[in-house]
Amino acid sequence: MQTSTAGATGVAVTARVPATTANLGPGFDAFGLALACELVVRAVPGGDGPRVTTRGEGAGEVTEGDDNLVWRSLERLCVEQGVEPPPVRLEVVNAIPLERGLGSSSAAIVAGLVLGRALCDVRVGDRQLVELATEIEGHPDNVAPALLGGLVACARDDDGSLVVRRRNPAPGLRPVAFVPQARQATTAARAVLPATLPRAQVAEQAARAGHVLAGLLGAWPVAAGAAGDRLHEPARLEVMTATGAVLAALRERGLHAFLSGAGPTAVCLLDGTAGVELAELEAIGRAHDVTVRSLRPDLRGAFACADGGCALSGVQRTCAHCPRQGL
Ligand SMILES: Nc1ncnc2c1ncn2[C@@H]1O[C@H](COP(=O)(O)OP(=O)(O)O)[C@@H](O)[C@H]1O
Ligand SMILES: N[C@@H](CCOP(=O)(O)O)C(=O)O
Repeated sequence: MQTSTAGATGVAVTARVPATTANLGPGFDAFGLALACELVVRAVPGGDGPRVTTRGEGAGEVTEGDDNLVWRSLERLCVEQGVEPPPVRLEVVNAIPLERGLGSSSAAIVAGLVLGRALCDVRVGDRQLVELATEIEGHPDNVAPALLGGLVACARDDDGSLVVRRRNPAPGLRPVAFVPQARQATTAARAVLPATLPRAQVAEQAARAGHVLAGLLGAWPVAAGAAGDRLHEPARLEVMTATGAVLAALRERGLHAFLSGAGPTAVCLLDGTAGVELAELEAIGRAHDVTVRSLRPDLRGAFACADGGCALSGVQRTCAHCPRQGL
């Protein structure tokens, strides 16, 4: 087995990965948007102490050993590439709240993968990383925007391979998240989903998905009344009643609002046409006892830069440590 270069050269590498909001209404397991709220992981060569230390969200909660999700994902890339895992410790600073539907697990997975790619100096393109991250996470719609930034739509080709398309969302699109204290693990929120749907609902869902995706790309304004989901929200909101009330209030105001990922966070996307002020949204948040976070889309995606790498690395994506492949 080839030995990784990172520990040998003693270079620290820092990965930055955005949060995500997945589904975006009727795009279950298909659409996702990266959000400017980061998980930062610094891989430091050698040293004693725990494999992973975490500050911020998840501190004192996520594991510090080799079973930590960031480390497991890094190791998984090494196994796939036939290289030894690098002798590093991981220092995590996390701003993404766990189990709220804002992609904390996808960010952890993507951080491990981009760190592995940089530390082991292996040639793995983004397409392969999205496939691998999807295998670990179980669905592509949050790992793909976490890696690529922007607005991402994913589908399966007839041959089973992933088709991933990424664009910047319409200029001025502004996500506002309504984050409850209550948590909901994604695995549990997937367990309540219906196994089948009536044909009329499937047809409606497909029509709405097309409407919403084109709208978010700037082709036309999204009509809030034609942007709701028929596949996952009805079942999930039965167990997340507080989020259901937030969504109802936002939709009553004419906004495109949805369950973010598996919930329980609700997100609305402002496109400048609704004439709504943040103060009004904050009032809705206060009325329902949830924290309102006005966010921006992240357009950069994940990157991993070695200390002393070129000044542009991770910004222009010209650095050998963050190779990009056309998708
Ligand atoms: N920074 C992190 N480090 C290690 N594990 C993490 C981290 N972030 C998330 N996780 C793992 O992922 C789980 C949350 O994933 P999930 O239930 O899919 O919710 P989310 O919607 O936040 O992704 C956490 O309980 C934890 O096990
Ligand atoms: N399509 C998935 C998205 C889960 O995203 P997360 O951020 O909640 O992990 C689903 O709806 O289950």
